[in-house]
Amino acid sequence: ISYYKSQKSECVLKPPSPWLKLPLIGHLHLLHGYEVPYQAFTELGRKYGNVVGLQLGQVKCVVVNEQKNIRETLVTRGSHFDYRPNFERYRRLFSGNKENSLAFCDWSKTQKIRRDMLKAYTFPRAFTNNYHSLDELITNCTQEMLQEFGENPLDLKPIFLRCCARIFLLHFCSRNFHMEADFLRMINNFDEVFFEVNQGYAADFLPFLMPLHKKKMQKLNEVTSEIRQFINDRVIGDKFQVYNPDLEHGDYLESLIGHVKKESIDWETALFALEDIIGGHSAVGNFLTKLFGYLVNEPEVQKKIQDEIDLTIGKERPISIYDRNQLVYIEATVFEAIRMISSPIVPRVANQTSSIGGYQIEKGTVIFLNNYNLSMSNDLWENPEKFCPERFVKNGKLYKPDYFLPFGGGRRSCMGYKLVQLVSFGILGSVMQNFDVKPVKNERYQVQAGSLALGKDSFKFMLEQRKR
Ligand code: HEM
Repeated sequence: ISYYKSQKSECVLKPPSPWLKLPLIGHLHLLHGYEVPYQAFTELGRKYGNVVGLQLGQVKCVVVNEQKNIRETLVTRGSHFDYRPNFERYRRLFSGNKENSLAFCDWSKTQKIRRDMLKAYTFPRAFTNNYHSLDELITNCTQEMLQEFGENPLDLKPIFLRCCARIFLLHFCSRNFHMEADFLRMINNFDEVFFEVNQGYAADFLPFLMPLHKKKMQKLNEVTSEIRQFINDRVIGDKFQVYNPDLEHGDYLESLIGHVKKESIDWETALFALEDIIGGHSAVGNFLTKLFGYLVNEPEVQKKIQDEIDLTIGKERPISIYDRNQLVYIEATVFEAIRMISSPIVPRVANQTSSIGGYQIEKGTVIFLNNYNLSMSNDLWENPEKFCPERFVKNGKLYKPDYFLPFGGGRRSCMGYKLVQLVSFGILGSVMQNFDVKPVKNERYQVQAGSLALGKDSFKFMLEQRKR
């Protein structure tokens, strides 16, 4: 394993290790055998230091550990590391061009326009029209969702996905769906894509293995075509034709159409930008299902959430996102589930030769940022394996330590983090206000960390109505 020292110092090379005799796969085998793949990065950091160079198949990579180095990569030198890996899989998912994707594209003028355009909708400020309407539709969709809860064990994942999809389609496109067959199919299709992009494949580093995934890629092709058809027919409809440039943009879809008409982006780019954001509902739905997978084993946490709600809001009126300041423990529970899941930061790529922690990083190197360690290290958290929302509360206020970076940072940071917080708050708060979450007999609630995505068959829960 080689270490790259900064330009000033000489290159320091460690003695070659036996695995260097495996030229084809390089160090890929080092990442196997861990419950969470990123645990391998922690182990490498422990053995070789905080910036470790690896050859993964055909790809030159660097693993970055520790907050100081991760911040340097994301923020201080963020403009040197704002590209994303160019994996065959990403290209195939986005019509042969990964630049169509909001999350997997390299930094560009178009990406800046796309991000700027999104801000008003993904980071709505309190007391603006966008925030008011989001508040209303989170409350309404969530209350309608609660009507579906009955006496029998419930598979919450499809219910959460549907609730989130309704919220996203109403918020971004002003389109209201309920139980229409093509809407339900769209949700499943997005969930399949979400699962896929959250997997790591050896074929990403060894492209000659891609033929092994031929069937899966064909299926994904069908799935993404169906999504496109739904978006064109049922979401956009005649909105492009009837768009009036003299009126203020109502929703994100209108804003995209406005940009296409002004020719600041093309129509294909706009369509992908729309699909990527609507697809964000899968992230929130999967996340909430995992959160409940923790909560079901934590009756004391449930009780604390309910006590906080009973004391401040009561049981008569529904919870609103304007209540967040008073319901700090709900926010802390959302943070705690995000911490425990520890999903990875999307890898970055160096767009120029630069350095991290004093080590030289060559242009084109793929950078893995080990935020798993930031979320789960014994040095940073007391009893990190325990689900304990209290760690995010200080003096009665929500407290977020600097080393908690689940949404990355800098110019490529997550565009959806506010929505994750707002929608999760609304759904978790409303369920807890009205129900206790209990385990189903013989169901095992083992939440897999290291990824937000859950398989199709997830957990069933009992929802017991709270007494009024
Ligand atoms: C719990 C749920 C989520 C988590 C943990 C999460 C986390 C992340 C992380 C770590 C990144 C990479 C940041 C970086 O490179 O610095 C990212 C990027 C991104 N996220 Fe999220 N995310 C979540 C949900 C969402 C949702 C709901 C949306 C959409 C509404 C969204 C939209 C995006 C976009 C567009 C990017 C790419 C930004 C860019 O590359 O410029 N995310 N997310």
